[in-house]
Order: sequence, then C-alpha cells, then structure tokens
Amino acid sequence: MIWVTGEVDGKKYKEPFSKGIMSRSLNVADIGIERAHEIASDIEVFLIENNITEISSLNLADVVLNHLKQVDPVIAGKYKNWRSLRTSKKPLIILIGGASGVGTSSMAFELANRLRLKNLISTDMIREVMRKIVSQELSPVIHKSSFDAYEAIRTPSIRIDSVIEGFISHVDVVNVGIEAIIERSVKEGISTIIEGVHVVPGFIRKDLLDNNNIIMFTLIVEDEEAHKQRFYSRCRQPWVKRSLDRYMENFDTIRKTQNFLVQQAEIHDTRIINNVDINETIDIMVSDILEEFGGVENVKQKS
Ligand SMILES: Nc1ncnc2c1ncn2[C@@H]1O[C@H](COP(=O)(O)OP(=O)(O)O)[C@@H](O)[C@H]1O
Ligand SMILES: O=C(O)[C@@H](COP(=O)(O)O)OP(=O)(O)O
Repeated sequence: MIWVTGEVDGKKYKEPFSKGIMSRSLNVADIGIERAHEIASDIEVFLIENNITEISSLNLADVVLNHLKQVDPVIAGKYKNWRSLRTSKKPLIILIGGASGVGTSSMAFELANRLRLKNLISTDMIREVMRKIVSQELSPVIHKSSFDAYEAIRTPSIRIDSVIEGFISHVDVVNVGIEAIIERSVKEGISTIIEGVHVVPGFIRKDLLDNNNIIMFTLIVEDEEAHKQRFYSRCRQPWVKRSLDRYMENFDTIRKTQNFLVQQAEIHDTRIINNVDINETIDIMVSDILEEFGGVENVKQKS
C-alpha cells in the first residue's frame, strides 16, 4: 500500500494512493480518461519500483509533473497551471450566461466535471426562491421568463425596445441573488459555478468582479436553426416538463435577448463562445480559466 499524506489547517491526513483519483485529476489537463488511467498506472509503477510507501501530495504532484514533461510538455503545462489554480488562496468563481436554450446548464455541468468542482448553481433556481419571497404584485417581472418579462412591465416604457427593457428589469432582481452567492462563496472559500440567462456582463458589481477570482463567459448559438434545435432536443428528454411550443412562440424575443447579451459582452470584454461543439466549448473555457488564474498566487492580476 502506498500512502499519500497532506495537511489541512495544520492537521495532517493520510490516504491510500488511488489511481482513480489521480486519473480524474489528470483529466483536467485534457488528456482523455484512457490516457489518464495509463499515466496514473505509470506513476504507481514508478512509486513501487522506487520503494516509496509514503509520499506527500505536494511531492506526488512533482512526480506527476516530471513524468508528464517527458510524455507531453503541453499537457505538463496544463497540469502545472491546474495545480496552481487548486492551491490558490481564493476560490474560483465561474459565471456562465447565455440566452435560454444555448446550453448554459449543460456546459456548466460538463465544466464542473472537468474541473472537479462540486458547487453548481442555476440562476433559475435563485429566481424560484425569490418568487416565493417577492410577490407577483411587488415584482411581476420575476414571475415571468427573461424573454417575456416585458409583458409584465407596469411603468411607461423608457427604452425603445420593450423586450430588452423587460429583460433588464427581470435580470436586475435575480442579479441580487447572484451577487449574494458570489459573496458567500468568497466568504466560505468555495469554488462555484453559477449558470443561467441572468448572468449578464455589466450587471454584477464591479468591486466583486475586481477583487476575486471570477471569470465570466457568454454562450451563444449563432445559427438560428441550431438554436431552435436545442429546444427540440431539450424537450425530447422525458423528464423535461417545459413546453416546446412556449419557446418556439417566443423564439424571436429569445434571440433578441441573445443579441443584447452579445452587446453587453462586447462592451464589458467578456469571452463570447459560440456553443456548437461541446468539447470545443469546454476546451475554450478551461484554457481561458487556466490562462487567467493558473499562474497566479491568489487574486487576479490587474493590468
Ligand atoms: N454544444 C452543444 N451541442 C449539442 N447540444 C447541446 C450543446 N449544448 C447544449 N446542448 C443541448 O441543448 C439543449 C439545451 O441545453 P441547456 O443546457 O438546457 O440550455 P440552457 O440551460 O442554456 O437553457 C439540451 O438538450 C442540451 O443537451
Ligand atoms: O427565463 C428564461 O429565459 C428561462 C431560462 O432558463 P433556461 O431556458 O436557460 O434553462 O427560464 P424559464 O422561465 O423558461 O423557465
């Protein structure tokens, strides 16, 4: 048996070396699960051949890194960045926004798996809690969807486009919940992914964005037909209760919200990803995250 030792809050721990845990951590460097298993086995053989029965997690990471450098320097670089990210003193907060149907929940789930993050929050759920607290009379817009909130606007229209006005009023309320989750994640030191249509560039308080390891993505589906197709595929799943007709009837307003999200992302320098291929989207997100935070000690470097 090979033991891996470590220390948390001054307390020492010891656990058996597991090829499963190691290959999952290697997968973060984007090498595929089979290759990750092979490398984990190679590392085990190396430890056995060198009569190592106990190794600290830090030294183990060095063994892995040295091995990866011989196998593939690019993978070694990604693994190194990932290690820095894991040892960062600030939690990582990933925000994924995009109009209804573009794939924010699917991509957030995939990303959580890839980065081994356990805290995944949907803004639809934040909104649902808010709906129980804030009556329809007080805030009619949050009792609607983001794309038809304009139907609930009571005040005289102040913007040329009422759909966008409704969208802004709707998001503005849910955004309070998003900020609260960011604050709590920072306070507790928990890395978190927050996803949904309510993640809009320019809405989240600047001080929160500036002082923490926060990265935001705006997902889009450029092609209209492909975007429609996403609703078909979502509604085909037997457990999904949302009606396809409702999204098809509101498709034009959903596209308008997407245009607004793109505008906001451009103004606020947020990465826009055309979410066509799942793997490509994940690769872009992971590489942006590693690039932005992989090499830093704790807080994002400001230019
Ligand atoms: N890159 C992609 N390629 C193909 N299908 C996708 C992709 N991203 C998401 N989907 C599918 O599109 C549908 C809508 O995705 P979902 O994550 O529910 O969107 P959202 O949360 O943004 O409304 C789902 O059936 C999902 O499996
Ligand atoms: O408000 C909105 O645009 C959608 C967002 O959810 P997703 O389609 O992104 O999951 O919520 P809905 O009211 O349709 O349940």
